[in-house]
Amino acid sequence: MTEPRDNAPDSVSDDVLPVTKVPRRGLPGLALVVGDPARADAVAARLTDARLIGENREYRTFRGTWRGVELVVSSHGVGGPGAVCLFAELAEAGVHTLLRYGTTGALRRDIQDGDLVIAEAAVRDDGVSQQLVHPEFPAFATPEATLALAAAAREHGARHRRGVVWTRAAFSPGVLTLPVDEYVRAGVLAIEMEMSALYVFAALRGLRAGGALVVDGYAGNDDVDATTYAPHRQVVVDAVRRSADVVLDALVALQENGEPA
Ligand SMILES: O=P(O)(O)O[C@H]1O[C@H](CO)[C@@H](O)[C@H]1O
Ligand SMILES: O=c1cc[nH]c(=O)[nH]1
Repeated sequence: MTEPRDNAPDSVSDDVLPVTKVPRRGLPGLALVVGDPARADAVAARLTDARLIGENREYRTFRGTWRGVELVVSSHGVGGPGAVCLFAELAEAGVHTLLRYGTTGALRRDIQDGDLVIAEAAVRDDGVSQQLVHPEFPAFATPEATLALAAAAREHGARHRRGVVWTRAAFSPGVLTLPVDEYVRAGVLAIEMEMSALYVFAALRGLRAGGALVVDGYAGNDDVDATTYAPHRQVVVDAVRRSADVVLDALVALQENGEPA
């Protein structure tokens, strides 16, 4: 006979959630989420009284204050499935509004390196949301979040576009032909890896969500340019540093809307 496993929580692990090690409850309602843990550090450094409140795997989470408003900054790593683990634990701990601040490859030549793409909606090729709800269900940003991001971008003089992005689970190409031309013809602006997972997750949980992405190169070629990916060029690094304030300001503006209806 198999012995029963002792999964009884001890007093320390019971206080934190298991994947991200964020406190189990009591987080502020607003969160800025990024892929790269180093970007979470850099955004947190802009806050007043930032403190690390959770660290595990690719997840680094801070709590601090921006323009007098308490918020959370977290990293979710690369890819939708892992990102949803963060979104779920943040929501469990009290977060109701999430803005993703990421990077993206432009699918159009008229979108320049360092520009911001504000994701109004996303193509659901994320590899995880199909396991949450039927694929016909749309992945859409909360309109107030999109408007707050666009207003903050205007205030900061940040060049930006609003539109649909393609969220895709595979970063590198395999043997399949990708529908790049079709999506470009359909008006999709850029490609990245987590937006649609956030939007579907948020819709299913009644959360608010939005996203602004810094363009790190052109990715409109057949293999969505995994081979020429170069996100560490100065033009991208400078834009990522500059535009963090856009997203922080948008998040704080959303606080005035209260909790999601
Ligand atoms: O810069 P981040 O936020 O990680 O976003 C993009 O960069 C990573 C690599 O492509 C993916 O996570 C993608 O979505
Ligand atoms: O998925 C991604 C993210 C950033 N830049 C790209 O080219 N692709």
